[in-house]
Amino acid sequence: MRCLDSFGLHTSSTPTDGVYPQPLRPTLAGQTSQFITSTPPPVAAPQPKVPSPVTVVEQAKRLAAWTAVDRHVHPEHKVIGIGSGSTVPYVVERIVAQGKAVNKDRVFIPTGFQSKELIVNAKLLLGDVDQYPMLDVTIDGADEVDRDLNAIKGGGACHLREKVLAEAADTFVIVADYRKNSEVLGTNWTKGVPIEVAPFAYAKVLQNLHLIGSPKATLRMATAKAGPVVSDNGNFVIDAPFPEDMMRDPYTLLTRIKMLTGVVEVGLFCHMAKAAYFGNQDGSVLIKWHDGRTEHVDSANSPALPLTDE
Ligand SMILES: O=C[C@H](O)[C@H](O)[C@H](O)COP(=O)(O)O
Repeated sequence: MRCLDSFGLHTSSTPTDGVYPQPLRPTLAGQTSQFITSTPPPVAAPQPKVPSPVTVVEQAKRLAAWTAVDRHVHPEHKVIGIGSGSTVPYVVERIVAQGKAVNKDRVFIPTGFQSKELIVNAKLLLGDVDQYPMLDVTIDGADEVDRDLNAIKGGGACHLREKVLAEAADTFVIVADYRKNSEVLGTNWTKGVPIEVAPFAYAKVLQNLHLIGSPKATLRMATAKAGPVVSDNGNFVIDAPFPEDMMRDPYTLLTRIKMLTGVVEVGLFCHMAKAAYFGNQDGSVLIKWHDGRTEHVDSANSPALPLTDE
C-alpha cells in the first residue's frame, strides 16, 4: 500500500497532555473514586504509526535510489558501478529486484570495501575496474550537490575509487536525500572537501592547504581507532573547508588542490554526473539533469515504498 502522504509531518509519538486518559489509581475496597463514579474520560483513537525522522530520511534515500535504478539500469547494461555510503544499499536492493535472469550475466564493480560486501551479500557477480575499465552506468551517493551537479564526495573516504568508476562509466548518476541538494557546495556539508593524500606527505599538503585558503584543514581522525582514518587504498584523508567564494567555483578549486604534490584525489566531482536524484520528505523525487533541466516525480508516480519503521 502506498502511504507516503504523511511523510515526516508528524514525527513525535510522545503522548501530549490530554490525548491519553489518566491512569486509574487503585482504590481501597468500598472507597469511591472520581474515576469510577464520573463519566470515564474520552479514550483517544489509536494513533497512526508515523515515521521517525530517521525513517523519513531513509525513505527519501530509497526513493531516490529506486527511481534512479528504474531509469538508468537497463537490461542491456552489463557492467555496473556500485558506489559507497548509506544510500547505495537501496540501489543494490532495486537492482536485485530486477530479477535473477537479468542479473546473471551482469558484473558489478565496487568503489570500496562496503560496496564489495553489498555486491557479494546480494549474490551478484563481483568484478574490478582493472578487468572492466568501461562501465555502462555507475550509481553513487554524495555528501552535497550544487546547482550545476558538482558534488562533494568522500565523507566515507571512498572518493578515489568512486571518481575512477564515475569517470569510467558511460553514465554517472547521483542518488541522495533532500538534505544534499544545495545551490553552492559547502552550504550543508561544512566539514570541508575530502582530500586523499599519500600518508608521508600529509603534513606538507596540510601546510599547502592552509596557504591556499583553508586554514582549518585537518587530518581526519578515526573514531574507533587511535590515529588517522586510513582509506581502502592505504592513504590518509584531509578535510579542508574553503570559503564560499572559492566553493562557488569548484572546478578551479579542484585543479588547484589536485596540483599539490602528495594529493591522490580530491572529493570534488565536477562536470561528471548526468543526473542527480533527490528523494524528498513528501515522497516525491527531484531530478536535476546535467543540462540544467529539472524534473519532479510526485509521490503518486514514485516507486511504491512500504512506510515502516526500519
Ligand atoms: O566516501 C563516501 C562517499 O562519497 C559517499 O557516497 C558519500 O559520503 C555519501 O554517502 P551517504 O549516501 O551515506 O550520504
